[in-house]
Amino acid sequence: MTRIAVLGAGSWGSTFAKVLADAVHDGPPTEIVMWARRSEVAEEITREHTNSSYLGEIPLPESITATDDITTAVTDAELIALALPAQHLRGYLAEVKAALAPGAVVVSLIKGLERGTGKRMSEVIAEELELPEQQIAVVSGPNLAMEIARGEPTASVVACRDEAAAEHVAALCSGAYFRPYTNTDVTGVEIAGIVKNIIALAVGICDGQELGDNSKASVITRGLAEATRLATVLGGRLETFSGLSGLGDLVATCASPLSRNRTAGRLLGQGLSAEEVTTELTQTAEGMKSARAVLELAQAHEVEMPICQAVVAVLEGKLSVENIASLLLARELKKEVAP
Ligand SMILES: NC(=O)C1=CN([C@@H]2O[C@H](COP(=O)(O)OP(=O)(O)OC[C@H]3O[C@@H](n4cnc5c(N)ncnc54)[C@H](O)[C@@H]3O)[C@@H](O)[C@H]2O)C=CC1
Ligand SMILES: O=C(CO)COP(=O)(O)O
Repeated sequence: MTRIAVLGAGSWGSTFAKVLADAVHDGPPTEIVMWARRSEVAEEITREHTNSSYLGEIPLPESITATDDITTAVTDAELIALALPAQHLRGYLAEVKAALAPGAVVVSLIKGLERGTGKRMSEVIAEELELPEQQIAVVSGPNLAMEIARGEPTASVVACRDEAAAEHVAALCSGAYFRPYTNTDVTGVEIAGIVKNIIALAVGICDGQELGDNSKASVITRGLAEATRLATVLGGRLETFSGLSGLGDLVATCASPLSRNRTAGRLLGQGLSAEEVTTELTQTAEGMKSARAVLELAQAHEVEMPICQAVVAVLEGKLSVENIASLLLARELKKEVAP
């Protein structure tokens, strides 16, 4: 029996646990143990096979159980998938480290950048767990949790610097409605997932301002250029951005009413403050917290990210949403593609 731990029983952790349980592979059957912060959520998953706070009535496979104890979840697991909010991940990793089996692979499902350090989650994991790069992977792509939980087909990317490890993780999550591709560009895949949340905030602001599809397509396309510029300066690959974790996720998130980041942006665009939006949302909208960290990382590397900069100014109450479009349009004219 292969034992897999999923830490975080929110919408993506619960859905990815279902993906793992429904995966079709030649290896031994899989036992999935989730860690939930709240004991009542753990009990509901184990006894009722649902997680009604996040996934409504959608049934979870019986091979999934849950606990509110991290050590119990992680002990003997050969794969540990992390689906916690980015700003809180580091605080849980000492407990993970103490229970981690030798050789276990740790997979980040998280699309956020740590404030204060500017670190990607794979870097936070490497630092705290002291793992080599072949034991750290990332899953990212056009993966709106609710659609996948309903069994609607999607593709995704498993990124690991070690191709064989990426293939191993991909085999464990591949199934009838989830098709993972592998990539060794961990930096590019992570930056794509982080920045698309901020671009989705900007697209949501357009929605809130009742701007049309030309405006949103312009933001999406120039947003992709911003994400690509940052990633390539950090060592990521250009081609990743025309792939599933780049363009694919950006399109899915910016187009979908299911996206929490786009929803948060719409509320900002309607005039709510960042604090009011946070109170209104019950789930994680990573872009709200990561935007400032992304801007600081970009500035440290002299990368221009005007859309991200404008979103940060809105979030920090320094720019009114009515002025965001005129600010972006008044910038100095440029070549579309950098020489
Ligand atoms: N929901 C989605 O469609 C997708 C989400 N992701 C990413 O997965 C990560 C997790 O997101 P979701 O599961 O959607 O979020 P969520 O808000 O639905 O769930 C977050 C989970 O983390 C738990 N948690 C543990 N410690 C916490 C703390 N200190 N503060 C707040 N919550 C804490 C919550 O109890 C909850 O179970 C994010 O980085 C997100 O960008 C990635 C792909 C798809
Ligand atoms: O990452 C996601 C889809 O790939 C989910 O987006 P939101 O976090 O905006 O809901």
